[in-house]
Amino acid sequence: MGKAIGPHPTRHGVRSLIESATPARRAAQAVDALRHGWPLAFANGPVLLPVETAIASGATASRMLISSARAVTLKLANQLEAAAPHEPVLIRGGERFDMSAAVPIADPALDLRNPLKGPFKAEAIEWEVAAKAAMELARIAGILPAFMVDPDNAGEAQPIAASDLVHYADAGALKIITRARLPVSASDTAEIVAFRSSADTREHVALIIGKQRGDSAPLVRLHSECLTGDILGSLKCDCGPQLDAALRAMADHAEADGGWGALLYMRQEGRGIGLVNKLRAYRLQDEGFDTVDANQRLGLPDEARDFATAARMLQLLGATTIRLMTNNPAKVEALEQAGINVTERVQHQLPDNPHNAHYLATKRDRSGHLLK
Ligand SMILES: Nc1nc2c(ncn2[C@@H]2O[C@H](COP(=O)(O)OP(=O)(O)OP(=O)(O)O)[C@@H](O)[C@H]2O)c(=O)[nH]1
Ligand SMILES: [Zn+2]
Repeated sequence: MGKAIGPHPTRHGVRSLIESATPARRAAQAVDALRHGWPLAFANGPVLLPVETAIASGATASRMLISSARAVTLKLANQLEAAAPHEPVLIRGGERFDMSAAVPIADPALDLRNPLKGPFKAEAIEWEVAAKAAMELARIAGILPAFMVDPDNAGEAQPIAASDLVHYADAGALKIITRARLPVSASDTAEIVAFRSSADTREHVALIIGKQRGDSAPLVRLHSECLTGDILGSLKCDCGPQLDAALRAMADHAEADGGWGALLYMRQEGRGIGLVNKLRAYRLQDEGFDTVDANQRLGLPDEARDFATAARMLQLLGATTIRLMTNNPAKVEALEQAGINVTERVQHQLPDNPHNAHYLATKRDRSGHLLK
């Protein structure tokens, strides 16, 4: 662990903290720090203050770290030889950035209101690994991927090493915590199973419908959380109808054929970018960007889900040979790569509506979904 010590070993006691915490603990504390608006102190890298959440309102910095998509919008494309494509970009302004200058640089939703203040200059990054880890941590924390670099007046920083991140995503740490009978409208004999991990504290659940049998492959639906669609009945996506139809299909299968089904409800909102960033993407969609471009314009991946965790849930349930309800071949591939045998892809297409027709067409044309 001593190897993880950064270039400033005496800085605010960073040495002792980085040596005393485990990598998984540092990763979890870093995600937490970003949500709270506290800076991160990267081993072999700078101190980075998350612009969106920063509580240090008096912080200033001569440089900022932003996504390459954001750099393109800021008209830095011609200077991007300083940075590799799709990699984070380090920018320097004419004057130091304070919060009022940094926020419109961070947030594409403000572009229509704020004429962008330049000129900015892109600089080469000497700590690429830390820069990429910072972008990934911002995605996990559900905040905008934009940071002040080595700011003044930023407050105490949380130590982190880029290599800590793999421990956060460790699907092997997931365990079944409890199970309970849960009568639902599709089936009054359903059972809910709750999962937790000591690394990533989001709680996933599975709903088992019908009687689990070792001799028949269950019908499985891997559903990613969509608060707007699942709970509020949003018409912008197909999540709510897909959720209901999956449970009904499993109940029919149990009743008619004595089969069984498992719905995995994964807490990875917005294909892994979080609720607030998904709503930011919706604003951009109202400006004319499609679902893929909107994510990318925010500097976030258009697909960031963790299918290894879904595979681990299936393994813990004893369901390693399955029939998967999906239109997305990438889900089948990801589960198979993680050791699940998918014997059949069961089409799961619901009727569209005027609000989600374009979204579904984009999934078909740009994301490889097999939709008719
Ligand atoms: N970022 C983003 N996420 C969205 C948008 N619309 C829906 N989602 C999220 O997409 C996820 C739903 O995807 P799923 O239906 O599980 O999966 P899929 O990849 O569409 O494939 P299927 O299995 O065929 O439905 C949920 O986490 C939603 O919150 C959007 O416009 N932007
Ligand atoms: Zn949805």
